Amino acid sequence: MSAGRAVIAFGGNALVRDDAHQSIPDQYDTVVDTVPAIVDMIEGGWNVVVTHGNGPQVGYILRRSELALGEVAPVPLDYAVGDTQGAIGYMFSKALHNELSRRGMSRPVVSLVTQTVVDPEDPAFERPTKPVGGFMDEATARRYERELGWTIAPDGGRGWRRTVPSPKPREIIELETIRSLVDAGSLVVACGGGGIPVARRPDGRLDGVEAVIDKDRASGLLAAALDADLLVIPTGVERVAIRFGTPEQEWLSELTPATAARYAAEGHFGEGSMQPKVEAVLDFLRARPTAAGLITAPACIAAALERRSGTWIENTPGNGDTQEETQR
Ligand SMILES: Nc1ncnc2c1ncn2[C@@H]1O[C@H](COP(=O)(O)OP(=O)(O)O)[C@@H](O)[C@H]1O
Ligand SMILES: NC(=O)OP(=O)(O)O
Repeated sequence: MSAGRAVIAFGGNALVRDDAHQSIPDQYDTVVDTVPAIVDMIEGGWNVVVTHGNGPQVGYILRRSELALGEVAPVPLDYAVGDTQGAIGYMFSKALHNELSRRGMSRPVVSLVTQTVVDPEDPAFERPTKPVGGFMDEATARRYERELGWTIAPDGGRGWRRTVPSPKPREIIELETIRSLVDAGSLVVACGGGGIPVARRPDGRLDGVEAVIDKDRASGLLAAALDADLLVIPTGVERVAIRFGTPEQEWLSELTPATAARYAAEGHFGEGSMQPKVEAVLDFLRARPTAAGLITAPACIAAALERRSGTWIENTPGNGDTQEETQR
């Protein structure tokens, strides 16, 4: 597709290669490996806005805070989200600055602390579904549930994780600031971890809310509000599959929103992993029917933009080619 405005939403899990690479320098190395794909898009004429997840990182902060209890005061969850925006935003700011300089390009890069409005009555507060922190075996997860009062759940066949409430994002407080920075030519990193959850009081004041917003949903909201042409969701797989993880697994190259919605309703996409990505793209396309959504691995973005990789979801698959296509 021809270049336009794109929101690229990197997953928090994508920054943690595996349990042996949880450290901050290891996460930074992953960001360094990731940013060439962003700068390639900028060189290709795209006007890019970057967002990122924080699921593993916000869970690590909560755990550090728990372990230090009695010695230092605990970190409330909304502040932990703010901490991840700072640390991951710093990783992207530094890595993007260095990659732009390496290519002889110059552009202001800004990572913006972003607040996202949620409804304090959102039913999500009754049922914590957002996986945070690292992966555990079931016995360890059950022990933390018993001893520390954690809520826990299996996460996509990859083990068990702690869960926290994840209300729907309603409004991005810093939207107009993001828009003006982007219009002025800055490369903006925003809505980290979906944004720091806040509730609006009747008098308009904001209160922090202890939750973690799904960054895919927040990125879809941002992409629609910025009139983006493309929402890219880089993650751990090159393509979305139906019957994922079974011998009948089928990788998808292109599908319409109607087909994607049908597969979602049939339960093909992992709850808390692939399902929110597909739903975020569908929400975005409802607001921007002529736009497109792309789900792929960070290393495959360039090939995907040439239609050689990734899963595209759009109303006119293949930019006019109405064939739906799957690959085994
Ligand atoms: N139907 C599916 N097709 C492809 N991957 C799926 C599917 N269902 C679940 N997944 C899993 O979801 C993962 C992406 O979710 P997750 O790791 O939570 O995202 P993030 O990169 O945003 O942290 C993939 O790497 C894959 O393991
Ligand atoms: N906040 C959020 O959705 O983070 P992940 O992408 O890391 O799950």
